[in-house]
Amino acid sequence: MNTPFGDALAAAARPLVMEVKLRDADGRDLLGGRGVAETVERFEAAGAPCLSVVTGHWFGGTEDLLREVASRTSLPLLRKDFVTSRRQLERTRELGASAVLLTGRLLPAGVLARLTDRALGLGLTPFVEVADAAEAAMVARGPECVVAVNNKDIATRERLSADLGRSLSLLPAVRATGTRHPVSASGITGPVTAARLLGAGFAGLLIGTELLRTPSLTAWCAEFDAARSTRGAPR
Ligand SMILES: O=P(O)(O)OC[C@@H](O)[C@@H](O)c1c[nH]c2ccccc12
Repeated sequence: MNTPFGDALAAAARPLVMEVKLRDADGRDLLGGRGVAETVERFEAAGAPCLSVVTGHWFGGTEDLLREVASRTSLPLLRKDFVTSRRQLERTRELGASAVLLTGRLLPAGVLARLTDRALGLGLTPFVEVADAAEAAMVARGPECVVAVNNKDIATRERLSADLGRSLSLLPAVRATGTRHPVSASGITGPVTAARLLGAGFAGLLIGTELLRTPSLTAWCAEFDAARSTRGAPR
């Protein structure tokens, strides 16, 4: 099934889901004095095919943040939060998102399957995050989902360092879900590392902190493009 979020990612020259996140898990500001509007403009100028918006309160997010981003861009938006109910899915749609995070670590298999059905019924693309092979095996309707490996651990509120090796080792299990959009998410730093993950076979990356903090997003993207072409990485 085609979805605006998945299609935009698949068609992008730079398949990076750039994330609007106000604070890190320790409460430190991530926008660096830029407003939300400027952050969105900066991401659009860098060719982001779609954006992620963190509404989870751990990261300073709110529903209003999603509403504000939606009013400033027509790019497909992913809502990142700990969604566990149908009502939250309906709300996500009302707020203007095209995709919704469903977290494998939080949801029993039956609930994940029900929320996946419900999200698809509302026209939302499930962006299912998994952290091990058992969670990947729970993914329902994989061909209609984006399936992402979370390189960090939500059990520690994502405070510990990321394990990018987890992405590499779980890629076969993610592919086995049937998804057309295997993604690596969280803790990705450095344009060369990002290019390597795409070279290893990921169709997209979700990057927040690194792109919010880099002093020049233009320079970051130029290095990323150069690293991809040197590697002859498949697109
Ligand atoms: O800033 P990072 O390390 O690039 O990570 C982005 C994103 O994956 C992270 O914000 C995130 C991962 N899982 C979440 C669940 C809810 C809210 C946010 C998240």
